Formats: sequence, C-alpha cells, structure tokens
Amino acid sequence: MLADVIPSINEIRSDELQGKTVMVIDVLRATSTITTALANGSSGVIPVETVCRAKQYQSADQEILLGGERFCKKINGFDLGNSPLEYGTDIVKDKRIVLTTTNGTRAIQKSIKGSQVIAACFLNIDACIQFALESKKDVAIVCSGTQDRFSLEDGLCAGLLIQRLSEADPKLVCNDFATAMRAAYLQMAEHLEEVLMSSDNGRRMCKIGFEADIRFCARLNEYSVVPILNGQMLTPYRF
Ligand SMILES: O=C(O)[C@H](CS(=O)(=O)O)OP(=O)(O)O
Ligand SMILES: [Mg+2]
Repeated sequence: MLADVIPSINEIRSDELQGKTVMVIDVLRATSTITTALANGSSGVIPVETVCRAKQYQSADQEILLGGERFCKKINGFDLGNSPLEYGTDIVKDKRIVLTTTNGTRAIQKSIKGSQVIAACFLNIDACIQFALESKKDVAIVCSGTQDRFSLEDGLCAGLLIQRLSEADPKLVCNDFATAMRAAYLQMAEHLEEVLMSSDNGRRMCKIGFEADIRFCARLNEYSVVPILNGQMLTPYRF
C-alpha cells in the first residue's frame, strides 16, 4: 500500500488523489466537529466554501442547521459555530448541517477527486484506519492546515495515521513528509494535549477562550464513526 501525506491545501494535486482513499484532517477544528456531529446523530454534514452558499441551502430547507466560523467565531445569523462541543445530541440528532470554515471545509471540497473522501481526526483515528484497510486502496492524507500553510496538529494526526497503517502493513510505502510526520508524532505522542495547546493554532484559540475545544480534539478514539463524502454530503459510516 502507498500512503502519502500532503502538508496543506496549497499542495493538493487533484490528479494524484484519483483512485485513492483520501483522508482529510483538520484537527482544530472542522473534521473534529464533523465527526462529533455525525457521532451524535446528525444525518449528514454538507461542507461548503462560502457563507452565501450555506445560506442558500437553508433558504431551500428551513430544517437545515448552519454551522461554521470566520476568524474562529460563529458567523452572524448561523445556528452553530465550529466548536465540536456545540454539536451535542440534543442539537444535532436527525438534523442535516451545512458547515463552512476557513480551512477544513475548503480542504474537503478540494479533495473531491479522491475515490473515497473521509474526514479524519484524533477522535476517530482507529475507525479511519479500519476504513482505509478495508478499502484496500492507496491512501492520500490531506492536512488542511491554516490559510494554505502547514499546521502542526494536522501533521501529528497524519503521523499517527501513518504509524497505524504501517503497523497493519509493514511494507507500507510513504512519501518523505509522511515519514517525517510519523517521527514527529512518535516523539510528541506522550504530551499530545500540551503540544496542541502550544501550537500556533492552539495558542490563538486559547487566547479567545477555546481551550476546552483543544483538549477535546486531542482525545483519541472517542468515536467509531467515519464521515464519508457521498455526493455533496458527509454521512456516517459506523463500525
Ligand atoms: O475555527 C477553527 O477551528 C478554524 C479557524 S482558523 O481558520 O484556524 O482561524 O477553522 P478550521 O477550518 O476548522 O481550521
Ligand atoms: Mg484548522
């Protein structure tokens, strides 16, 4: 099996995703939020790039919830922000959600050439591994990053995915960035929460009061659900 890690949205080459299982990571916070929403009973999350597009969905169907952020904050007129802690069962059960965020939902949109596109994070890491192994396809792991640049939290999650894939397949072949992220993860694994808190995004989010989000997003295997893109919508695949 081949498994490459792509450092940021900027470096996605659509033709290199074809035929692969594409795992899109945005630990802080889009893919953590999507995973939480589906684990808590949402029937689907539609990732869109713009606020305007999100509002069009709700105009057509008043039952849809709008979620997302700009500059980390809930968007005016939206039902929810981009904190996984807002997406509890009482709010999202049986609801469809349209989500727009600065990085993660864009990365998902840019990955649609993949044969199967799934949303990965620390919260659902083993379920994602099981999904990839059962798919028996080569893997591309997309780090959403921040504003087209690499983010450590996404790289470390990619490193853990590579570590788990190589445990399952000792002949796994990776690109150089994947090898580097695996080494980085192994070096920092014992202090994951602290590393996330002191990352660029972690420090920024702590300053504006999202410390609890970071601690939550650092948890491993909280859920066994894999968000999988079916047409426009991410729907839950459960193990
Ligand atoms: O709100 C978030 O978690 C971030 C905001 S920012 O772009 O890092 O300021 O968005 P995301 O798309 O989830 O990375
Ligand atoms: Mg992010």
